Amino acid sequence: MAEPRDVIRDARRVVVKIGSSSITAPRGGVDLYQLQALTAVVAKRWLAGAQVLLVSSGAIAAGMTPLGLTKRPKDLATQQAAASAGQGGLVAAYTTAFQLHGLNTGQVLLTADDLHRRSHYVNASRTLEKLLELEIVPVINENDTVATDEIRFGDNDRLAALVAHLVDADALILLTDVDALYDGHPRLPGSSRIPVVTSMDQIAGVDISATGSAVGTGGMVTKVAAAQLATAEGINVLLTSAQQAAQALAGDDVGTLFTPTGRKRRARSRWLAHASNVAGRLVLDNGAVEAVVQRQTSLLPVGVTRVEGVFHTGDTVDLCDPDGRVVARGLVGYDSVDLIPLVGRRLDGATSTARSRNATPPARTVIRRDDLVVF
Ligand SMILES: Nc1ncnc2c1ncn2[C@@H]1O[C@H](COP(=O)(O)OP(=O)(O)O)[C@@H](O)[C@H]1O
Ligand SMILES: N[C@@H](CCC(=O)OP(=O)(O)O)C(=O)O
Repeated sequence: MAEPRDVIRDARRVVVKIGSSSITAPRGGVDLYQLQALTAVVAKRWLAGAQVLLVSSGAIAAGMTPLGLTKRPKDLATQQAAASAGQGGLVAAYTTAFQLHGLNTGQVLLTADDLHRRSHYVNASRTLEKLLELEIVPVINENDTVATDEIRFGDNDRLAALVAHLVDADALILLTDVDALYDGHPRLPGSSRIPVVTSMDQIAGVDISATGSAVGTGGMVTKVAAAQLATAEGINVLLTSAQQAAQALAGDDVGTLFTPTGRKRRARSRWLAHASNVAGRLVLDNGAVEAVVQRQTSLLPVGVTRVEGVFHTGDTVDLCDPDGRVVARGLVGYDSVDLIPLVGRRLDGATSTARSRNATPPARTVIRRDDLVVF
């Protein structure tokens, strides 16, 4: 069996995420020295034949300088203005830095909607594949200037995990201002590095609540959540500091490695399980849970006991067992208003309790087996 870190060293397609705190100064502005150091590491891997996508934060922090701010703005409108003023300079710095290594850069700004909507997701995937084929380094960020509070990712850790799904990456590297996940707050004496995480249960008791730098968002909580998302789809995740990026990519024993907890699914199932927006819930009886989860059959109206939320044909809905636990997710074949009268009804039009003949038209499949993912 390969040594755990060999999977990082040998990965052919890698998503590297860099946090604001690692490439910008605490009082704002791009830290060109750090940015160039990171670029050199990424370029080296490209020139060795791998494909590396960069998810870079830092637009808001970079934009603090032209806006005359010394603290990260708290309100959305100023954050958007700062991102608008900072993103151009950030990508210009990457473009210049990658050119020193003979590589071109392509800016990709994504909104949450680009990953929630299937057609947008497929489009984003096509764009990234083309950039990689043309050997252009994608530099990805959230499109902060148009994202509202309700729909934004907010932190780029989740965005990076979803990009890793989108491009079916072999590895995700999360670079931050701390060299690893620690079993207590890293500044507390006695806290020590956790080298490998093989299941999220292993770190259930670890305190990750402390927030980090003045310009970053989310702290360790969003990084662990991103690691959970990526490892569930068979992707290895390495969390370490930007200073240790070279060692991390070389497979040295640095940082915290999160090993896969699940197997890679088909691209469409990955999207359905993690990136699609859930519009409602269907509560199933025990027989339907068994059919969907164990036998992975299509869901019929007869097994549905309750419809929750307002949704339309083609929307994503969660399927719950009688205790309310989510057991699967799927693309629903009905509008909620049309499904409600069919709850508990057999395909021939009879109810599950009494095979009465009535005027309701025969019910069709609620979710086709190909449109289902089981958790
Ligand atoms: N258990 C822990 N182990 C390591 N770091 C932790 C832990 N709990 C909280 N943190 C904090 O998480 C911070 C990194 O998050 P953040 O500032 O959002 O970085 P970034 O800008 O790179 O996304 C670290 O500076 C660290 O203080
Ligand atoms: N899209 C934002 C990133 C938000 C953010 O601060 O993320 P991070 O530094 O990764 O915690 C930006 O470019 O400023």
